[in-house]
Amino acid sequence: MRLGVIADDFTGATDIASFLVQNGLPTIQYNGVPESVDSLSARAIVISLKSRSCPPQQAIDQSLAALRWLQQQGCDRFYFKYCSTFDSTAQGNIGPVTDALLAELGESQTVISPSLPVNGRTVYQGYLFVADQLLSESGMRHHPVTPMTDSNLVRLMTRQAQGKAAVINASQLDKGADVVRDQLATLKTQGINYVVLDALHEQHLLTQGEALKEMRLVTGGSGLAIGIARAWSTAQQNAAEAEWAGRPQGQRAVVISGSCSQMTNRQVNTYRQIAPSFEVQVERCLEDAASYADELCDWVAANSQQALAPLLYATADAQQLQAIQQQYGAARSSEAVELLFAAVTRELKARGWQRFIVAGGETSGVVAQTLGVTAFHIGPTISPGVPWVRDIHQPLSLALKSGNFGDEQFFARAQTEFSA
Ligand SMILES: Nc1ncnc2c1ncn2[C@@H]1O[C@H](COP(=O)(O)OP(=O)(O)OP(=O)(O)O)[C@@H](O)[C@H]1O
Ligand SMILES: O=C(O)[C@@H](O)C(=O)CO
Repeated sequence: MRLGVIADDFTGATDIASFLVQNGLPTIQYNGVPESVDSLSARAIVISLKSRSCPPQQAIDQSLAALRWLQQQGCDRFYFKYCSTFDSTAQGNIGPVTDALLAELGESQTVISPSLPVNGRTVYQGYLFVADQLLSESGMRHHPVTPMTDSNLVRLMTRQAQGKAAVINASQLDKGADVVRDQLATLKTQGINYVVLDALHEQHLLTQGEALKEMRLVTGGSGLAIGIARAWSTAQQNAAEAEWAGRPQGQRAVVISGSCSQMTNRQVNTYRQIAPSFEVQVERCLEDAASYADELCDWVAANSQQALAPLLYATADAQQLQAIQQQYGAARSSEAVELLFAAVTRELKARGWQRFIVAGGETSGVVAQTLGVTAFHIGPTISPGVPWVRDIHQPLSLALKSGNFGDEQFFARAQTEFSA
């Protein structure tokens, strides 16, 4: 069996790839649907898309293209990876993409499993929690693009998809994989298309993996990948070997932060105390992006002689972000920031920068796309779900962090604990 993963953003893709490798499945990741093939020995192939917040039809088209390519590579089981905080709107894209993938595979049922307990995401009675808060009471309610104001996964899913949803709860999961399999079969006869799975801890994910070994399409965050990989792999020793190819290399490093999540705000504040930092002004991104990007690169060059790499950040807290969005518009300001970071990345690469530490899923997508990174090895894990990765074709290493991932020291640890 070969697993094909379709991930709706870049950091989400490295997140799941990291868990697959750590749990024994050699994995290769591609940025977008590739034209060439070099994945022959991998047991899992991850394709990262940028389909989380684009128009639903675009997300469907991209996801189906990825599915068909993965089928051509011999994949026979599929995993639609979205955010552990279910980032989406009433229009999608989780629902429409899930429906399209099910239809293409000729299947009528899948699971919804965003839980990732190691990072504080759990599902109980079908409600998604972030640490000790309901999703809708967590910082995710202020997300710049996909604010999450409901926590009930049955409601969230049925609002954006065509079919029916139900829950298999934690007490059923406690009874083991056979009971879960039976429940799935019963729910199928009742016409239930999306089965929300509770998971409070890793054992629940292992039970899910065992129960879902044969399911053609599963959907979820990266936690379920722990269960699937363990259920599939026969030996753990592959993990250390697989990580070696992705260890960091390269001479010059920069930290780029475009995430406004609570955790990234904390990480930026911590790092600013110990390393050179520069706050990106949205107004300048809108006014004169090209000359502003040159200025920022000059600043990075002038501040690269220290032990820790310089930080460029657009990261703002909820209040600042609201003010910026009111002044310039949400879409306009976030696009301006992304274009600025693309210009900075292009210029730094030209000037010889080879190590990029990036915060934010969209921001990571922009940086990786600008660098022309299309395929890479998954390296050692910096924090759960965040590995160093190394381009297969160019001497470039990246650490791509989802908004809410990592601890407060993440930016420094990525450098000090993994010397190039
Ligand atoms: N100061 C700012 N003003 C307006 N928009 C901003 C600002 N800083 C960042 N942004 C935009 O907010 C968006 C943040 O999305 P991104 O995916 O990078 O981070 P995230 O949502 O926290 O991460 P993840 O998707 O991994 O959870 C980007 O489009 C970015 O350009
Ligand atoms: O699942 C998560 O939380 C992350 O992999 C992610 O997708 C954030 O962009």
